[in-house]
Amino acid sequence: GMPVWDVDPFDTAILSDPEPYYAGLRARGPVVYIPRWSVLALGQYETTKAVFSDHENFVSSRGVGLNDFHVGDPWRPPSIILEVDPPDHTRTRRVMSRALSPKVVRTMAGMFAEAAEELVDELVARGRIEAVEDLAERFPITVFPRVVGMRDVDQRILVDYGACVFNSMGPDNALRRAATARNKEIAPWIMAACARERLTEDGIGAMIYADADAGEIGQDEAPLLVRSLLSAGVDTTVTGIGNALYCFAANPGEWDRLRAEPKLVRPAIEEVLRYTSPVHTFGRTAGRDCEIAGYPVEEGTKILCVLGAANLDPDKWGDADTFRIDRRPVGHMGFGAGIHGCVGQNIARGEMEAVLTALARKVARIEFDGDAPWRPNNAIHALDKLPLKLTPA
Ligand code: HEM
Ligand SMILES: O=C(O)c1ccc(C2CC2)cc1
Repeated sequence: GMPVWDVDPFDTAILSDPEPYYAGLRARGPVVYIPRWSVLALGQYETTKAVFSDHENFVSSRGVGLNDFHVGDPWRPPSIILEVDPPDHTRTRRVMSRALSPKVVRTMAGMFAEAAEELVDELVARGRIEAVEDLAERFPITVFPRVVGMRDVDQRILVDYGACVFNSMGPDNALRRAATARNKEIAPWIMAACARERLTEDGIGAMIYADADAGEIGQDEAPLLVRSLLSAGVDTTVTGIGNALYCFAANPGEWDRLRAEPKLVRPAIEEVLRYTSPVHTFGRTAGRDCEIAGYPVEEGTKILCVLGAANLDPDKWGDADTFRIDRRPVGHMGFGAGIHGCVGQNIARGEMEAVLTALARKVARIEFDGDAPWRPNNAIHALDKLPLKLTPA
């Protein structure tokens, strides 16, 4: 029968240091039953990618966390892009893809570069920084509200809301309960911030409302799509930037390599995403009786797609535990896969490229300057603190 593992993937010790759990999951087989939360867990690259991309058998409309929307009440009105299946998904995805297209994102490159240059100059002058707050959080909350076109921004709420969204993807543990409580305070501000009158005419928020005017989506759907931008567009890039700095502090030879060959910044970003999986675990629900790797799976079964484990699978990557910026990890699961694959990936790449390019020109060495603990979260793999010493070039 199917392997069974009496482990809690959302235990804070495992969330802070997941690699041994990832290895244990891959070693037990392509699909493992975890009684603690009555879920199936996938850690091997091939199976994880296959299931995460198979929206016919494994649906998102019953939630991408561990609560089944057909059972309990969702913690918030479900996302009309992330937590829906075709055909509902098709329209909202088309609107979001247009607002976040490479063409639109290219218009932001100048603003990203300028903001990165200014921030990096300030931090290099300071020399010793706490890079989560001073850089990883600060850069996205400087540029993303402008991208969306937000008139007035409560920056703390913007960063905290992401933690709520991602902890709510987990099982009913302490992290999710704390997030749900915090979300009750935050949600009113977030929903108000998505209203048309709160948005400038030149941001991507306004593009979404223009598509509603054009009848592409309903007028009531536009604020929910803007909410998706705020839910997915801040905490993820904060994590991507923080994780990049961590990778380079831990691999100084790769930092020297990037400074010598700045064109490697794009493959370097993909390797950071593969190596650290900012979004480490996401769920699906079997929409009908089906099978995974030859095992029968009943309709309604919750499935954990452990992207972090798939991105470190040696059967796929060979020397998976080595951080190598020239690897070019095509097919990594950092942005998901299939029809729900990250629609904001061009913005994510643009932000990370601007920060890493400015740093590579101005900083000769990035060194740890104290402990860098990971912050337990049910779906995000991010640092809690990252004290760094920056040596000017
Ligand atoms: C390093 C940064 C990021 C990472 C690691 C990331 C990761 C992901 C992943 C894994 C998914 C797939 C979820 C699923 O299939 O259930 C996804 C979807 C999504 N992402 Fe990103 N993301 C990032 C940045 C962004 C940004 C900046 C935005 C908005 C500007 C964004 C908006 C979205 C949206 C709206 C979806 C849902 C797409 C759909 O369901 O069709 N993400 N992202
Ligand atoms: O539509 C949303 O609210 C949404 C929330 C979180 C994500 C994660 C995967 C990046 C994506 C979309």
